[in-house]
Amino acid sequence: MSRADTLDYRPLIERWRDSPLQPWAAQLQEQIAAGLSLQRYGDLPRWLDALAALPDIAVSHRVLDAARVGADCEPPLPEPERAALRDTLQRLRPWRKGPFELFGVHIDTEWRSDWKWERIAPHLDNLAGRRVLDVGCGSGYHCWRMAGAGAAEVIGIDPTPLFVVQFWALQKYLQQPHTWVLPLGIQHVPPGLRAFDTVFSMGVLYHRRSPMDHLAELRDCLRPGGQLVLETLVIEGGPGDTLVPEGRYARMGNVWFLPSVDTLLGWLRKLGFVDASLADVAPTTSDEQRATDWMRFHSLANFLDPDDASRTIEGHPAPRRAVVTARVPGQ
Ligand SMILES: Nc1ncnc2c1ncn2[C@@H]1O[C@H](C[S@+](CC[C@H]([NH3+])C(=O)[O-])CC(=O)[O-])[C@@H](O)[C@H]1O
Repeated sequence: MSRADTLDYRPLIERWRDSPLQPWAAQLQEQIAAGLSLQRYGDLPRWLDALAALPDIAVSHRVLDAARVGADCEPPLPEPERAALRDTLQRLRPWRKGPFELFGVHIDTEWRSDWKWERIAPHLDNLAGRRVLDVGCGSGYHCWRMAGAGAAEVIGIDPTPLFVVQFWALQKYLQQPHTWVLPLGIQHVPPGLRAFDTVFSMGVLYHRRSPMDHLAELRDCLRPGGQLVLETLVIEGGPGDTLVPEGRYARMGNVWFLPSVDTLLGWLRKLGFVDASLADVAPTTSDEQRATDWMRFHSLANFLDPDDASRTIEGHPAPRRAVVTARVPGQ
């Protein structure tokens, strides 16, 4: 048994037996082994060691809401143990999506992902009792918020193994048996599942070389009547306007299509979505995305033109993100 097997997905595979997700369950063990391959991901043993070094703590209280996502114990953790927990969690840097609060340790992530959740939350179908998919979920910050909003099953997928290990570090204490993060990309989801009530794709579309294929894949994950919640970088402009940066965009190498909001809504309608509408559009600020003690690399402020914050360092329009929602027709 390799150490990656300590991330135990068997209860999920068992749960999906004889469900609409059975076709996925049948491939999952193999996909997970590839997504957590020790040969492929040389840093994985180091992260798994950090995970194994996390102390067992009896949790007295868990919170998954706007105030915080985290866990407490009673009596509070003494300072030396808190410092040790902090050091172990720091071995899983960089922490990008959060924040989290574990026994007095504040994981101050690069992103205030809670701000994004506040923007999308008013536009969501009631999540109570729903089965939801979060594509490109990172450490799973929004997955925990979906669980906190009452979702019956939350499946996050992300192909970056560090984020998956971060999820397991949190899961050790948050203990939400129906919340999972799988080490997979959207391309690994079997086509045509039509099994999820709500599908989220946030911060992923611009990383996909074919945005129409990405939207079609998301559509085919949804049951008839299900809701898509899509968040992506957009440009200002009208129908048909799209930026395809030739080189990097805000120092990111794998950025493909940045549509205007009208273009994006048109793409959704063309693919058969109904009720496509804009929920929110806002520039990304360096209060929301910034370097911290938990993510010590460069962040947004370093990716903008130092003389003109409305431009990226490459001269493109600065990041602006839209949230749109749409629905698959039917019941
Ligand atoms: N093919 C793929 N399939 C699925 N995920 C992918 C793929 N390729 C990369 N990713 C993952 O998509 C995530 C994009 S971040 C958004 C996080 C969260 N949703 C957020 O909205 O805060 C972008 C941002 O910073 O906004 C990363 O975690 C990648 O590993």
